[in-house]
Amino acid sequence: MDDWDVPGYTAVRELGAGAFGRVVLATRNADGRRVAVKCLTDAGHREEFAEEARLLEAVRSRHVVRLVEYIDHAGDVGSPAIVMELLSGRTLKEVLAARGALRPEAALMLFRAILRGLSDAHRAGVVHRDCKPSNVLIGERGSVTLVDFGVAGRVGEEAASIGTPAYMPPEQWQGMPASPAGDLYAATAVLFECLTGHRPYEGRYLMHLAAQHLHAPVPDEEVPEPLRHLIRWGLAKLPEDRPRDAADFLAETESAARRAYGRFWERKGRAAFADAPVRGRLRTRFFLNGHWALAA
Ligand SMILES: Nc1ncnc2c1ncn2[C@@H]1O[C@H](COP(=O)(O)OP(=O)(O)OP(=O)(O)O)[C@@H](O)[C@H]1O
Repeated sequence: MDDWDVPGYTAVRELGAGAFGRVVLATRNADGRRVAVKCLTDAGHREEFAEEARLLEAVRSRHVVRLVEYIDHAGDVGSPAIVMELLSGRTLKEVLAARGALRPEAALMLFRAILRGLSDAHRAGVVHRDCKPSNVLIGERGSVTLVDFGVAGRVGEEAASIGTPAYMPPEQWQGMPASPAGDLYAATAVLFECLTGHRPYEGRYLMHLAAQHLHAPVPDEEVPEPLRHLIRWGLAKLPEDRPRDAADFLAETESAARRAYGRFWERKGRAAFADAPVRGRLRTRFFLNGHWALAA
């Protein structure tokens, strides 16, 4: 990689690129540890980038990517870099593109993990503000991890009206302060997409999409009947009509899953989505053409 200049790390290959940076798989020269390094490519966003690292550091969760270190001045160019634990697997966006809608138990497993990650972030006073399938990484062993705190903020902080339009809650469109309820809305939009294979609102133009998020009825009839109340609750237009917090939502999600799919819903979800000890026997898994499969 020609323009690589992060001291102490050697670039291997690019993992992804975003609006203001790119993420590179690298090895730490001291011990060969493989990490993901997010480099800032737009020097104008230096302060936001440093804040992203601070917010990431504040959150401790098995469902949120861990910060390894923040490098303030990388090499001659002096651009900063966020060094993170390396996650393997695929983004939920890639999984949905390859498989379409997931079976409900698998969608609920994912949703539960996302809510756990958000709950841990909220407890640390951090709101993600960009929960979407491309920011959810699914590991080879079925781990679920939230990445990209690029537009995250502190609870109650004044926040610009930025994020990803297809998942943005009404109050984020209106530039209201960052709140945990906004993350619950975005996470519910992700659950909706996992259950149906498409987003809750599909407006072609930004203004049309904004109007749908602000005023259109929640399309709950498109999901299985026993889960409709979760969609209505999470996608409520007013933050105060949504679950009180992620923990509340988690509790109702688990009981809805049990009522609808039985005591062993998790087992069915895991078997559909990743490897799982099925009927007491451990099976090996493999990932082929975007599908998880179990080897006998
Ligand atoms: N810790 C990680 N381990 C492995 N891959 C990662 C990691 N973090 C990010 N990625 C990959 O890099 C991509 C971009 O990461 P991220 O969303 O943080 O960057 P970004 O520049 O903010 O992108 P965007 O503007 O699209 O949101 C992710 O979708 C994912 O595929």
